Amino acid sequence: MSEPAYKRARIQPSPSPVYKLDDEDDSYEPYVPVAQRRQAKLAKLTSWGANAEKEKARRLQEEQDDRDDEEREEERRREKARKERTLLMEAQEVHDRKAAEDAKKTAAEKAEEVDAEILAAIAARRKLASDLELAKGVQYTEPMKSSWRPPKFVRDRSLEENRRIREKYHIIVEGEDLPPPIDNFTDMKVPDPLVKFLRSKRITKPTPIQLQGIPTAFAGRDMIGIAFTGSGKTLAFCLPLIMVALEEEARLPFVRGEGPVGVILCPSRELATQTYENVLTWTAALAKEERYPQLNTLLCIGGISMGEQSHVLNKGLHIVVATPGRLIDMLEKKRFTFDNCKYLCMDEADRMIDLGFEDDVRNIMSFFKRQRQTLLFSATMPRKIQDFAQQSLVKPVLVNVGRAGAANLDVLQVVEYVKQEAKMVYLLECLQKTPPPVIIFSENKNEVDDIQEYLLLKGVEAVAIHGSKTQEERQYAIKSFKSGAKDVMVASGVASKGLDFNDIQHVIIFSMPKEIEDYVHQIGRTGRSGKTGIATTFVNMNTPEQTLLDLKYLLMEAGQKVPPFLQSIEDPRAAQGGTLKGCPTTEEAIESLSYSSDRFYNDCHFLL
Ligand SMILES: Nc1ncnc2c1ncn2[C@@H]1O[C@H](COP(=O)(O)OP(=O)(O)OP(=O)(O)O)[C@@H](O)[C@H]1O
Repeated sequence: MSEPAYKRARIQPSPSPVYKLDDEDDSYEPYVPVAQRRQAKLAKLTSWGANAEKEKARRLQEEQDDRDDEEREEERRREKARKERTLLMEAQEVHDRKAAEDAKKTAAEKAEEVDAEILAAIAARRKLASDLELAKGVQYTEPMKSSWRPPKFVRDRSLEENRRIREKYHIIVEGEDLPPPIDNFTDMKVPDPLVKFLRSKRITKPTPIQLQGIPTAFAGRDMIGIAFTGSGKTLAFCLPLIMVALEEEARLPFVRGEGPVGVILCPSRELATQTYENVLTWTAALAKEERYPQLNTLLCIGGISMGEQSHVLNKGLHIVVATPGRLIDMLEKKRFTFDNCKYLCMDEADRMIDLGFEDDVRNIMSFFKRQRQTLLFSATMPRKIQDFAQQSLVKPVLVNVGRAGAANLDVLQVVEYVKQEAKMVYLLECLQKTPPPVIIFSENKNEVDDIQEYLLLKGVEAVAIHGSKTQEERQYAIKSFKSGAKDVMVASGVASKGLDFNDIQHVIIFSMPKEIEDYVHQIGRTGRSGKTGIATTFVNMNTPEQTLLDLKYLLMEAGQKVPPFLQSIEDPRAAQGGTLKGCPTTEEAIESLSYSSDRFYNDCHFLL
């Protein structure tokens, strides 16, 4: 390529000319007389001297200030350390004093203190009403209206006759205008196809919580239902909702975007799934007969895609079974509304009202647009929570079968002292006690995994379930255990609360839960619907003494064998000659045992 004829070159700007005005000429110096110049020089010299002096003084002052600051800072540090030490000492003193006082306190006093703390925490919050209702000061004073009437022969019964029936089934009721107990599903006016279906599942006679609870709920009353584990509470709160839904559907069929009529809240996804499956089978049994409509039920829990259930949301919705978090999410996203919702049931309600769930529950309440019938069910319900819940309901009826928190008498409870390091090996031995299925409980997720791993290594078909497992893993574990494909389920207490597995033979509590209520729930996975079962619990020196004491009283109350190491644990209050509140003497306890005590003793002979 040839060199271009014209080579581009950056044009350098020529320097700007500097123009000077005549009066800016550097060389110009005005004339100053010598005397004046000398004077000016002198003045300059003295001012330099003064400035230097000033500068020196300033520097010294600054250095002094720095030193002062450092000293002050050091003093502050020392003071802070002194204060911390004092506070620490005071805290230690307070702690020591409290520990000394606590040591003097009896178990009952401590329990009362805990109750008082819970109550204070609850009182600081508010009733279980929606914020809107609280803001507007709305207070409902009358129970919900219901079109249900007991049959005439039941209406004609005297109060004394009703009392005798309740007494026969060891049902305690509290409240105004108590609905009557009815000991037959047909007399309760349960639709025939459902009665037939229940019969096919060998549910022929209502259990005590059902024979008082169902008429109470059918009558539109708010209620608190307390009955031991495995005593059929699920049917007691689902059936009334199914009836309300049937009635509403008959009045005006539901179309897309309408509903639900009622919601059942559960504290865990597994429990919600189980309740949902029950509702599905019961509503399907009804819909088999032409004169009954298809009721639509939605399971609303975390960890599942709502897309899978869009077919339900695309129709009118009657019943929602939910865990609180996902329910709030769906309501906030307006996937459905509570505009026409008139029935709210909380299963394991004591846990729901428990401090962790209370805000969620009130948040859910705020989506209701009108009065609702509220039902709280559980096997355990601390008295103070009961009182609080009662204040929040409208003329509630309390239906109580057996002492709240009492163990199911169809469970043979065995408590064994097993050293921590010997537990795994002894577990294998324990598994030989009965045929499967067996549930093993541990309070600790890592321990649940360890136990499962150990059992798998030993060739035992075991699945595991705990809160850190994914929803799929949890569902797989439950499904394969329920179907009988797996013999053993290792579970954390929280994940398996309220689950109803068929014919569990043996519950092994590998690590005793701190709260006795949790123990009651765990052993309650066996001995369900009138069958008997065994619960073996490992305790050792890691088990808190208070827990052991609670366990001792629970065993005494249930008329079970108290092992010598538990017998030797003294209740400080008993030592002072008092009786422990809430823990009756063996005679009192046996006297107040629920209806199945005789059957328990007969059935348990083979185990003893
Ligand atoms: N009237 C009845 N007669 C016989 N069996 C019944 C009756 N009602 C319910 N059942 C059965 O009893 C079992 C336990 O019922 P359910 O799960 O409702 O107990 P629960 O009281 O809710 O227990 P938990 O407190 O442990 O949740 C279920 O398998 C259920 O089918």
